[in-house]
Amino acid sequence: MESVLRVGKKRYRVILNGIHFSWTELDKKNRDKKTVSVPVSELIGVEKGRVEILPQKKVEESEQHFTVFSVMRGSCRSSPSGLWSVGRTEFYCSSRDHRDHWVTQLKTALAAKSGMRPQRLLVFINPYGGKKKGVQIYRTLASPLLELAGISAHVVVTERANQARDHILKKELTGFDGVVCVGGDGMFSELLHGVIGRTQQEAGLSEHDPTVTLQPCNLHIGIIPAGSTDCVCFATVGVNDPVTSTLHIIIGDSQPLDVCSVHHQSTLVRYSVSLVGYGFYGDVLAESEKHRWMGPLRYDYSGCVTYLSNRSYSGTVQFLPADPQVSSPRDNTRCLSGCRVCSESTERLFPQSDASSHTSSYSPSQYSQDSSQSEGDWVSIEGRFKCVSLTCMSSSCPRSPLGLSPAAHLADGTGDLILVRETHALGFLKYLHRHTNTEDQFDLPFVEVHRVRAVKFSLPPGEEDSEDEEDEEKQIEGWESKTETDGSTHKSMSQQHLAEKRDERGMGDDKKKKKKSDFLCGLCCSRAPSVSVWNCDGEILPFTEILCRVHGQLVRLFARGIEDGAGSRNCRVGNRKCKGRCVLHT
Ligand SMILES: Nc1ncnc2c1ncn2[C@@H]1O[C@H](COP(=O)(O)OP(=O)(O)OP(=O)(O)O)[C@@H](O)[C@H]1O
Repeated sequence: MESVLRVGKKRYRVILNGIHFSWTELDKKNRDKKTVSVPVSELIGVEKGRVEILPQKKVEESEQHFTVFSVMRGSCRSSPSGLWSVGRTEFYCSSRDHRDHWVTQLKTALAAKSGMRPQRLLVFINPYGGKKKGVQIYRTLASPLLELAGISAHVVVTERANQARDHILKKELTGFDGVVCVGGDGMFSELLHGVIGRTQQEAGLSEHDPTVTLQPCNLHIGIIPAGSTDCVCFATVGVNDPVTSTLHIIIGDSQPLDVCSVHHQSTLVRYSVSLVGYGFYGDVLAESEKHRWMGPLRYDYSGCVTYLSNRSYSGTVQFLPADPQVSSPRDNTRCLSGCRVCSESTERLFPQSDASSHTSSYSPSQYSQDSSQSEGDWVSIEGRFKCVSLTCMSSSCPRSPLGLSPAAHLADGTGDLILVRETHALGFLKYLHRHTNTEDQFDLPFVEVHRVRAVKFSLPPGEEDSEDEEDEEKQIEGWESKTETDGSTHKSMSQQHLAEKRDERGMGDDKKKKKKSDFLCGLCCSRAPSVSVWNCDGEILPFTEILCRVHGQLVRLFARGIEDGAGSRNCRVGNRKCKGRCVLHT
């Protein structure tokens, strides 16, 4: 369809074809001037009249006007490039009929995209996340856009922790195309556990068995950032902005994501998408938990205290290397939107399915992951480490724009294992500081990085069950109270396992009276602890000896990865803390 319409006082040649909607300014001699072209896949909606949606809906009736809303990159020149806003253009037609014809044609073009977009969403809002503005963010920024795009949403404002996870695990979800959280990384983790757990239940698979190939999840997850830590959103979208995230949801973007399952003995402890870290990152989180009253500043404080304590820990790290022919953590690539390594991994991970549909826009379907890959040989490294980190993504965040492992991929079925061996405090400071600039943090003699499919960590013989049992019990109790559901009527398999473990040790009723120093004793303590804790996406794990396995493309987010130029330009904006993942300022 093609017509000459007016936008403001200027005349434009407006063209709609199956792929683009474009308008070209015409001069007095009908010669083309500037063109604006929007892919139909990035149109949000069309309304009759002169309509505004944000910051508030305003409708001015007009028989000859229609208003088109579309994705616009950046809201002004200085905007970071991953930031999307709502582009709004009012077109003026020669008659009402002409206007109605355009509106019908645009709506038809949009309807043709409906198979690629979600129609119905289940939205969970944490009213206490971040600055407690989740409800307001959803109502003022996200909801009007969903409504404009004709997406219906069932909204649950949570009343307790784990409500979203339990809802997804137990309630009827027929008809929903995706689940969305309005909150931070903790809320995302609830959705992640709910969606993965539900999918495995329905597939009749045990999540506890680390050798089982888990069923990839069809239900997409959306994150509207409203937490104090929104690292998963930042690492998958490039900015933490509720409007940008809502637009990715509306247009049905689909980003597969690797997930790491963390096991202790034969029990699943947690899933992680960003960091499983022992030593420094575990200590920072454990220390920060003691100072919650400080608010977000606690991460800076705890980072300094932990750094000054200059601890290192003994252990044995074993890992299954990934195929070095495919990619390497030091190949200087970056996993950006449309990443070639990730798309090729889709074909490797899901050889029987239509790989192209798996990498493009939202499209629910069934996949079975290739389990024929032989396990290969485990590599073992013993020593004393400042930190042992496993990350399934670059884990970039505003404070560390390139992240823990800049060349890590979101969806290649691998994780990067970073080993920082015992070193002097200044050496470690250099390592940490390099996360905040573009210097290579792996180019240091005490640092090594491996691309892996699985990792095991064990303590030196004799240290596993030594005198730290009481501390471990404390952590287990804390963890149980955090993960309990429905007022403790339902206990997860993991918790049952823990109870058995305590009973074996006789720690149930008969608590040990032995007086001990705190697990993290701080600067004043004369005896450094011999074990650290694991920081798993900002939660402390109650076990030291763990096995981690990376599950390629286990979940899908309404995102498209970082668009070229996004993320790295964002280093001075926004979020000031990353739960012990990045603790130093430039
Ligand atoms: N209504 C609720 N009451 C209490 N806790 C809740 C509620 N809803 C969700 N939660 C829990 O709050 C935790 C933190 O939420 P979220 O990640 O949204 O915010 P945050 O400000 O980034 O959190 P954090 O304190 O971890 O930095 C989550 O682990 C979630 O399980």
